[in-house]
Amino acid sequence: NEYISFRENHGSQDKHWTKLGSSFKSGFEIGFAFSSVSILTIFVSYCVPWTRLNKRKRNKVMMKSPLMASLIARQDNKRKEANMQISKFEKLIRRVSFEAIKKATASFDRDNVIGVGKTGTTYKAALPYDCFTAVKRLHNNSHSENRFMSELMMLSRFRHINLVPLLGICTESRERILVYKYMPNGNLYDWLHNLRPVKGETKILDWHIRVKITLGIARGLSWLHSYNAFQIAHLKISSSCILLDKYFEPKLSNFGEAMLISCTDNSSVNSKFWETAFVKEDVRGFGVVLLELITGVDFSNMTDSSNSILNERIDHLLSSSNSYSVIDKSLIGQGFDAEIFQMLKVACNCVDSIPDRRPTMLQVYEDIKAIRERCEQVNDSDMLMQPEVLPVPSENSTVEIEIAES
Ligand SMILES: Nc1ncnc2c1ncn2[C@@H]1O[C@H](COP(=O)(O)OP(=O)(O)OP(=O)(O)O)[C@@H](O)[C@H]1O
Repeated sequence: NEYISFRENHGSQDKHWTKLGSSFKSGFEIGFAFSSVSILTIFVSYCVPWTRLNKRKRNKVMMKSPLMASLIARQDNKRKEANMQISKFEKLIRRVSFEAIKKATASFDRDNVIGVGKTGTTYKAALPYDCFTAVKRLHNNSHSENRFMSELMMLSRFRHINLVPLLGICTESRERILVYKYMPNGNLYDWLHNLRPVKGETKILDWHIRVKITLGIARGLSWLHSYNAFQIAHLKISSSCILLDKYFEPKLSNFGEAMLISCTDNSSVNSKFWETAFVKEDVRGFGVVLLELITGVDFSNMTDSSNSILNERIDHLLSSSNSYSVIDKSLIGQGFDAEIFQMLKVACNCVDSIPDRRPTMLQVYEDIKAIRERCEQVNDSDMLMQPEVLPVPSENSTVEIEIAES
């Protein structure tokens, strides 16, 4: 009995100790968690600002280090050199104040963005001296600086109906801004690939407009290639760098990679090399745009460094047994099929894989004009024979899809 009562006493004591142990354990856990959170809070509120401050101090020391100082000095020198270069064009181009541009774009408001490129962002702006302008604010890096200088060199000196007019520049502080005339019909790429809905519906460019655009690009390029004292190669011809004014007159833009040679200076570049490597590259670019205008195919994602994917796609397209299957469906059966096939032939010559076999832009321009005149004559005589046929609008006529400049 004594043994039993001893066991019972001990059993209740054991239970008591176990209970005490577990409540101590949970109390310890809560206490530990609470103190950890407090320590962490203290660390964040006190130590992080200190580390930031130290980092700032370190940066200040770095700024004062000779290496950093020489880098800054070199950058400043480069900027001074660039500013000296820019001042050479002072007489040719108007300077616009940063304040005026800021006001015209509502402080570079997102709603005014009309294009975002690798070198900067383009905004629509209403500057006082021109109805509307497009201002390209470039990023602050060497690539953008090169683009700025190239656009300035080309577009301040050379003016032509088929080049986008550069109206002004802004170089205040570290800003590099180009001010162009605003082109209300945007770029050709968006028109050809239905990215320009007008009042909710997409509009298609008819054949007359496409011919007008083709002629304008050919005129602009042949002018650049055979300008008297200089020759310019654009080197980036594509449908996205062709802007359209309110009458769909095409304007070449994006001269960031253009090259210029002086024809009076014989030693500058070997003329044969210049012709093959640069000028004929523009002819090829024009050929691709013409193919895009005729077929409606988007070739922009097919360009690799060697152009091999694009070449393959073009070869495949042109080897099609059914020629009609190649043509943009919206153009077939409108009475221009013969003209479209003649234009297709011109495009094929321009994209010849051997640069020397490609025609010059002047030849292309003459060919397109001749095709146009021949077809207009045929259409005119058709009209005399069949008075019920609607007259063909002339090349300069404005069309219904013209959009107000606002
Ligand atoms: N003068 C202009 N008028 C109307 N729209 C313009 C004008 N300039 C540019 N844009 C619009 O902005 C777009 C972008 O133009 P941008 O010159 O920045 O070409 P990008 O090739 O995108 O430039 P990046 O060389 O920086 O990549 C154009 O495709 C066009 O839609």
